Amino acid sequence: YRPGQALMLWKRLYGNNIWAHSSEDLEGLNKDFKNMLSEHAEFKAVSLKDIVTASDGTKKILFTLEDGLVVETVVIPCPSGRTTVCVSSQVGCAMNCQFCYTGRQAIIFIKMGLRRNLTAAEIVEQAVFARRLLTSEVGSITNVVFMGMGEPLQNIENVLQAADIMVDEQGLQFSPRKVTVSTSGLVPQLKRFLRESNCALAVSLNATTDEVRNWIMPINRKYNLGLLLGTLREELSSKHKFKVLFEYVMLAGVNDSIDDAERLIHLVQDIPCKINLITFNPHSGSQFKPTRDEKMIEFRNILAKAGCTVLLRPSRGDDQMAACGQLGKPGELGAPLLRVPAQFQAALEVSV
Ligand SMILES: C[S@@+](CC[C@H](N)C(=O)[O-])C[C@H]1O[C@@H](n2cnc3c(N)ncnc32)[C@H](O)[C@@H]1O
Ligand code: SF4
Repeated sequence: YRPGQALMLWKRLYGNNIWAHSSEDLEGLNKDFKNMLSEHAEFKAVSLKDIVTASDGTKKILFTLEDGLVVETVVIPCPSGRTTVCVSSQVGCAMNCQFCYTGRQAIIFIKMGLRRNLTAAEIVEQAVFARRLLTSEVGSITNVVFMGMGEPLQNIENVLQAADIMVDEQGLQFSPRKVTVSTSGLVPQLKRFLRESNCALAVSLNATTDEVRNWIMPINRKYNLGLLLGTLREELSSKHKFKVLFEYVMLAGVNDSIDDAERLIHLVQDIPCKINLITFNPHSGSQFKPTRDEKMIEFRNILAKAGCTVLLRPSRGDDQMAACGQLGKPGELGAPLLRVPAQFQAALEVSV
């Protein structure tokens, strides 16, 4: 097709807020181009199933995919004027992180094989749909984070393509610094991401020792802290523009001690980074408890005093299961809990 036609199509669909369900909706385009589109283009990658709004204004949007599976997207407005859309990259997640609702559902998907990766179109459509549907209500979408259901880097091909479309001048036109892909730490894919994408990277760290990380994020048994952080140290030094964002979900009695704060300072030394301390969002069947606010502030202060850029990120949308780690279909919990190391059994009140 000719580039002029593609641009015209883009302007019609996105510039004018047109929701095209088939090539018949595209009046004014030449016949050959319409025919080509009918053959090659996906017109409706996702369909709206439901929207629920939490008391803080966070919206969880449920989409049905063509094969009947459901994914969730979250739109988070902030009083500062920033509105973030959190997109899913997979149906379910195979990583089985112990504190994550999506991960707890994972065993069902592992048994059946991971349900599936989302296509680039299904990922981009979540952001387009959110923008089209919610801009009038929540202000324009300013940021995209790949922090919904799934491990984005396990679906790297489609995620790279989706992120490219989001930042392309003829795509969604987000600045690359406003599009963040978050990973639990798949090291080879992380290297590829840093080399091939100009978008920002977030790494879910969540522990300061291999023992704890092996337990709460089993991916650490394959790519441990030393390997993960060593890779970031090497790859971020010259090639990538933005600081990496470390996410650290605070779990009472598990990863929130003063020793953890001191180890964290040491671990991230020499890595250009920011740290987000995240309030744990509880969900049914979860064995963890959130760290108390005073303790989070104390932890934050230790990091800040050592010169780290650190932010406390309160929970958003949690009364509608729209918060981080709460996405997934209720009633499908099934992943087995991994063995709790002996020294944490009291903190979790686990009966031995
Ligand atoms: C749901 S994950 C999706 C992106 C990717 N799979 C990852 O782990 O980075 C996004 C973030 O949510 C965090 N998270 C998971 N479960 C959580 C929970 N119950 N409460 C708070 N944050 C949680 C993860 O640590 C991660 O930083
Ligand atoms: S935290 Fe991320 S990687 Fe871990 S189970 Fe949840 S979605 Fe998957």
